[in-house]
Amino acid sequence: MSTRKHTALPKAQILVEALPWLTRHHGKTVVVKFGGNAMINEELKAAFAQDIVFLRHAGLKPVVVHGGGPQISAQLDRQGLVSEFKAGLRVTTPEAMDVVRMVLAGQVQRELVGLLNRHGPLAVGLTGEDAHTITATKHQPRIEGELVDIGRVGQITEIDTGAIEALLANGRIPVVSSIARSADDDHVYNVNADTAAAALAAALNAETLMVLTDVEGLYEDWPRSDEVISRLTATELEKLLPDLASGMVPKMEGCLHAVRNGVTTARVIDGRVQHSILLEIFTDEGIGTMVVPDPEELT
Ligand SMILES: Nc1ncnc2c1ncn2[C@@H]1O[C@H](COP(=O)(O)OP(=O)(O)O)[C@@H](O)[C@H]1O
Ligand SMILES: CC(=O)N[C@@H](CCC(=O)OP(=O)(O)O)C(=O)O
Repeated sequence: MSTRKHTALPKAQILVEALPWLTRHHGKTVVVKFGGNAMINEELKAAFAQDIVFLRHAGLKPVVVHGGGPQISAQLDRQGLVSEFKAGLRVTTPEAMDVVRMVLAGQVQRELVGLLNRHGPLAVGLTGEDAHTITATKHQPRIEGELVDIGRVGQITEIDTGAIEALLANGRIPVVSSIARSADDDHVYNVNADTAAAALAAALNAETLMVLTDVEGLYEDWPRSDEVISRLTATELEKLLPDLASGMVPKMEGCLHAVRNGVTTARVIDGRVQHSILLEIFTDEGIGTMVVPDPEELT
C-alpha cells in the first residue's frame, strides 16, 4: 500500500503543476498547424492526436490545420507529374490541384480525423471551401522583381469563421485542410498550410498559434548554427524575415501576421518530440520559438 502511494505521488505533482496553465488557457482557442514533415511516423501522429484531445478535455478549444507537402509530392511523383516550388510555394497546375485536393482532404485530413476520433466523436474535417471558410484570389509572387505565374496558388482574401465557431461551440475539434475557394466559386486554390493556420488564428481571435515542424524552432543563423531563438517580438522577427530561407518563410510570416492581429503568442515547435504540444502549453519549459506582440501592441 505504502509503495503504491509513493509511486503515485509524482503523477499528482505533475497534475498540480499544470494547474496555473489550465486556469490561464481555459476556454481559449488554440490553432495548431501540423506539418507534413512532422508527420513522420505512426507514434508521433498518435501522440499528436492524444495531445489535441487532451487540450479539448482540459477546456481549451483546439483547431487543427494540417499540411501534407511531402505526401503531395509523393503522389505527384507516382502520377508522373512534376513537383516544383517557386518562392517557397508549389507551382500548382490544374492537374496538380486535383492531386493536392485529393491528398489533403481525402488522405491526410481523413487520417487525422480518424486518429482524433479514436478518443470519441470529436473531430470534424473540412477544407477552406466548406461554408466559405477560406476565400482566395490567385497569388502571383515576385521573384527578382518579376511577377511569376505559379498556377492555382491562392492568396487569402477573406475568412468566414462561422463553421469553425459552430463546431467549437458544439465541443468538436475542427480539422482544416488548406484549400481555398475563389469568390465566384469557379475554382479552388492551393494555400500554404502555415499561411492558412495563421490567417485562421487571427480571424478566430485565438490565444495561441502553434506551428509544429521538423526542427527545434527558428535557428538564429541557419544553416551555419542550430542555436534556437527562444523568444522574439514582432519587430525583431520582422527584421529577420528577409534573411530567412524557404520552409521557414511562410511559418514566420504567419507568426508575424498572427501576433500583429490579436493572437497573444505564436510558437514554432518541434513536432518530432512526442507530446511537444503539452510541454509547450502546460509547462514552464517552452521548447521552441515564441513570437510575442510588440510591447505597445499589448496596451
Ligand atoms: N532559420 C531557420 N531555422 C530553422 N529551420 C529553417 C530555417 N530556415 C530554413 N529552415 C528550414 O525550414 C524547414 C521547415 O519548413 P518545412 O520543410 O516547410 O516544414 P513543414 O512541412 O513542417 O511545414 C526546416 O526543416 C529547415 O530545413
Ligand atoms: C501553395 C503550397 O505550397 N501549398 C502546399 C500545401 C501543403 C502544405 O503547406 O504542407 P506542409 O505544411 O507540409 O509544407 C503544398 O502544395 O505543398
